[in-house]
Parts: sequence; structure tokens; C-alpha cells
Amino acid sequence: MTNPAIKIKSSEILSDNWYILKKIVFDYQKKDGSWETQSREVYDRGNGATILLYNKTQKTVILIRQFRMPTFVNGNEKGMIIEACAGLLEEENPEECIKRETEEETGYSLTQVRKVFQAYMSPGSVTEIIYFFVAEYSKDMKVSEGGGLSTEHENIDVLEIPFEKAMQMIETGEIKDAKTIMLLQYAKINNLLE
Ligand SMILES: Nc1nc2c(ncn2[C@@H]2O[C@H](COP(=O)(O)OP(=O)(O)O[C@H]3O[C@H](CO)[C@@H](O)[C@H](O)[C@@H]3O)[C@@H](O)[C@H]2O)c(=O)[nH]1
Ligand SMILES: [Mg+2]
Repeated sequence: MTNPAIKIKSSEILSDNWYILKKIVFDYQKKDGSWETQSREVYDRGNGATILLYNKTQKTVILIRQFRMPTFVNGNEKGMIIEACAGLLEEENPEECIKRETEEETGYSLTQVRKVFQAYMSPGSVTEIIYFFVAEYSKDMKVSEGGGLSTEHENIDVLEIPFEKAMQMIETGEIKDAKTIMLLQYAKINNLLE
């Protein structure tokens, strides 16, 4: 945080019920050199990691389906959404996080993953940066059912979908999660399945 054109004046916690919502008041120096005071709400729910599992021989990818309340209250009729496996970083680096989440959510145990890029997903309001990974998977890496942690009430369906079908599902709107679209398009552009 070094920018001489920004001076934070106050940072107030509006909610710390689950994650943290703050109101930050700051002075912002405009291009003409004058200063103005601005206020922004900032939601901090930590950072995350996500991964596209792909199989070159079968030309398939592993995605998951789960209920997401924020989509349910904003136009997603049943609230179910198809996503790439993902999780929030705990006390670990992004690579360890995504290996743990992959096993919990999909049942595949990975040894090798490859980081491809990182992105702020909603920079106007949410602090979160997501680290994006890809990895090849095969049947012999399947060590459990997956489905997520029952202690966290994660009722996750594991889906194995032909890659080209997944690409079509972006067009039809059946896939409408940003991180998932980004990973599928990455795979397409870089010919990962060929
Ligand atoms: N009780 C309660 N539980 C919550 C709340 N918010 C989240 N949780 C629970 O916290 C757990 C987090 O699970 P993870 O697998 O670690 O994270 P995620 O929700 O899948 O998040 C991933 O996907 C998000 C959506 O794309 C990403 O934003 C995030 O970075 C990450 O990649 C889930 O069981 C979720 O239901 C809440 O307000 N209350
Ligand atoms: Mg998750």
C-alpha cells in the first residue's frame, strides 16, 4: 500500500459477522493535483484458488455443481451453479490450498498443478484475489467420492463433462460463473486438451 495520492483517513468495521465489511474514508488526489474525500465499502472474505481438471485422452473436464445463495437472490432460478473446483485460502499457500480443495470437493488427489494467472474478481467492492490453476487428472487419481466437507454443509455434485460440451454451456448460459469461464477459455486458447 504505497501511493502518495491516497491518504486513508478512517477504516470502520460495518460487519464482522462472518467475513469483514469495512467502510474506508480516504483523500484522493486528482490528476489536476487537487484533493477530494471519497468513501468506499470494502468486503474482505480472504483470497481464493480455483482449478480446471482436464483429461486429454478423454477430452473431458471436471466441474462441480452446488447451491450458491447470492446467485439465488439474483436471478439464478434454483440457485444451483456449475463451477470449477475452488476454495478459500486458509493458513497455506495457493498451491497447497487448491490441492486440498480438489480432494475435498472432487475426490481427486493431485500431485502436480500449474498456476496460470491470478485475478481480482470484483475490484470495485471485494478485496479477493483468486489464483488460477490447471492440472491433468485420470481415473487412478480418484481416491474418494468428493462432494465437499459435510461439516461445512457443502453438498457438491462432481461432474465429468466433455470439454466441447462445457464450451457450449457457456454459450447457452448453463455455465455462468466467471472463474469457470476464464479457465475454460484459457484451456481453449492454449489447446490444453489437444
Ligand atoms: N455459515 C456460513 N458459512 C459460510 C458463509 N459464507 C461462506 N460460508 C461457507 O464457507 C465455506 C467456504 O468453502 P470453500 O470451498 O473454501 O470456498 P468457496 O465458497 O467454494 O469459495 C470459492 O469460490 C468462490 C466463488 O467463486 C470464490 O469467491 C472463492 O475465492 C473461492 O474460490 C463453504 O462451506 C461456505 O458455505 C456464511 O456467511 N455463513
Ligand atoms: Mg469451494
